Amino acid sequence: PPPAPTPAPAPTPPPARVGHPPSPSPPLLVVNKYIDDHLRSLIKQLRDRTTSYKEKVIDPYASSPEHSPPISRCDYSIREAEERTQKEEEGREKKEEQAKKKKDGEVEVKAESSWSKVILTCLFSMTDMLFKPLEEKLDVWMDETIDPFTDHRYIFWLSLVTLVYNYNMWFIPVRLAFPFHSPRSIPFWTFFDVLADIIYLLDIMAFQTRLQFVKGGDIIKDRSLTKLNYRKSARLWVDIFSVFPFDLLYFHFGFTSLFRVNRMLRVGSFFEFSDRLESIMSRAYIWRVTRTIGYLLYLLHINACLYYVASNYEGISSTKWVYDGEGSAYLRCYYFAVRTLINIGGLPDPQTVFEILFQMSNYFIGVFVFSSLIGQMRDVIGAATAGQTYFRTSMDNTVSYMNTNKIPKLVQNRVRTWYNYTWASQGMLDESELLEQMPLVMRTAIAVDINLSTFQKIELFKGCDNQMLVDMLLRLKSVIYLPGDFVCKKGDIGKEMYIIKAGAVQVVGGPDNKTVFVTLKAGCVFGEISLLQSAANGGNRRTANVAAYGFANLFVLDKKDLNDILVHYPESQKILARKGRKLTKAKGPVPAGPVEQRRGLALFTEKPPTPKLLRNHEKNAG
Ligand SMILES: Nc1nc2c(ncn2[C@@H]2O[C@@H]3COP(=O)(O)O[C@H]3[C@H]2O)c(=O)[nH]1
Repeated sequence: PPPAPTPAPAPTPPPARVGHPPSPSPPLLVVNKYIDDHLRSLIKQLRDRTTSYKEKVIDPYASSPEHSPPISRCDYSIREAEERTQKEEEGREKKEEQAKKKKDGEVEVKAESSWSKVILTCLFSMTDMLFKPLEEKLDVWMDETIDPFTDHRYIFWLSLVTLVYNYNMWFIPVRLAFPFHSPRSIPFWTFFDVLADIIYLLDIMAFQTRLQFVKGGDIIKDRSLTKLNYRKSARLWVDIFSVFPFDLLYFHFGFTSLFRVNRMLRVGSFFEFSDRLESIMSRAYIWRVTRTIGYLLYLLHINACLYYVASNYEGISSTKWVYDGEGSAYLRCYYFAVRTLINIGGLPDPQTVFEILFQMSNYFIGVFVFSSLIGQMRDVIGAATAGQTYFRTSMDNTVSYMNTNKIPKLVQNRVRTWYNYTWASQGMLDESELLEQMPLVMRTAIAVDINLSTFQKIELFKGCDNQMLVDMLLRLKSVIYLPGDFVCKKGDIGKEMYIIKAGAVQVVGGPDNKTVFVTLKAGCVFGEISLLQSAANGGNRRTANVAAYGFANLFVLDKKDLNDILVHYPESQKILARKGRKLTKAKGPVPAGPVEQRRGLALFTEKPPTPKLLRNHEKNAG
């Protein structure tokens, strides 16, 4: 490039004064486009390098900046072409993103062109305008958006909507079939109908538009988006149709519940309520059984209505088969439905072809529907008692195995006792089986919630890293020992340590192990001495016998697991090693004779230190 003249220094803009708008910057002075571009790219490179070094200071493992080879002229044009393509690509991506946003409803609906959408937009803006005052009032006492899965207020509201749905489901057919509309009853029906419609409407306007939803893993909590999501969903149309006031036709055709049949379409709310209730109930099967019984009663209800309509069609009391007009019409018809649909029989035989056809279809429907409902009921009850069935099967199999192998009765009885106690105390045989299915974060949350506070109180772990305790919690196994069972025996190799979850154990010794040295209760640790000592000088041997006193529920921590954990916590490892040494010194092997009985963790306290003066004196004398 030709030698460029030295550029005159660009005039510096006067500093912007406080309270005054900054003056416009002077136009850029370009002396040589090539040099200018080159300088810019240099500045960019330097900036990138600074950012990368900054990152490296924060995170020492960040990758080092790569050094690019010197750029030749040819490379430069290649680089230019590459940059252009990259820019084009970025532009295309931006456009695609915008299109996606539009599609997702993040861009105003007015941008969409089709006629139906324009009409919809107008409709929605009109409703927005109409109901704005109401919405503003609702905003005062309602959250901006609702989490449909955990918000108990929403579940309570759903129960109200379900009640209304059931009112419609049960009363619309019965009012249609039986002569339940009289001048006296009509005002009551009207009152309840209007009340039901108000609840449906409130649900559409105040609740459905506020429901949070998940999109691409994100929980969308923005009110305008939750509203838009509901407006775009198929549910909106069902909901709107279900409150459409066909009732206005009463004025022309008279008062009949036929014009309210559309209210029965809101079955979605019922199933949503059912799902939410199941997820918050501790015994969900109770609801499932109730729901199945409800289906059964409803089918009988519909059949009773149909029987009355058939009797009315043929003429009340016109034959032996039809309803005879005596007593409560609904009760008599329901009784007929129960006897025919459940195939009990014993009713007058149908006479006419119509009656025979009606009765035959009743029997057929009865067989299919009832067998499937009974099957459903069996499944629900089977699922609720699956744990118990598993326990029974396991115990039966074990007993038959022991019988085949001629195991002594005493042992057999102990095994049975273990099964029964384990089932009674924890409602399952192996808790860990259940927890294993969950992701680690959930298991940690449960373990921390159940046991962390107990662990933090244990003297041995005081001063240890909290995260180490959490790691330990995740590796614990729960074991139950029967009364008198030896948990560990003196001289055995110690491969596990124990934390008492419930019950008690005793450190025993003397002739026949009858002397009790100490009783350890829930929250105490034992078996840690041999675990924390090295095998070099035989320190890994149990220093005492420990037996279960009553039923003892213990947490077991494996030596291997403990060592795996301690690798990551050197400080805690040092603390535990120090405590282990102290404990060995303090306890050592249990003496043969009885000693004064000390309780719980009192054993773990150190003896008072030798006064400093005496220690110095001993040192000097030595
Ligand atoms: N030796 C001894 N062990 C005790 C005493 N009290 C409780 N223990 C526990 O009994 C356990 C037996 O196995 P370990 O030696 O591994 O660890 C021992 C201690 O945790 C005691 O007074 N002396």
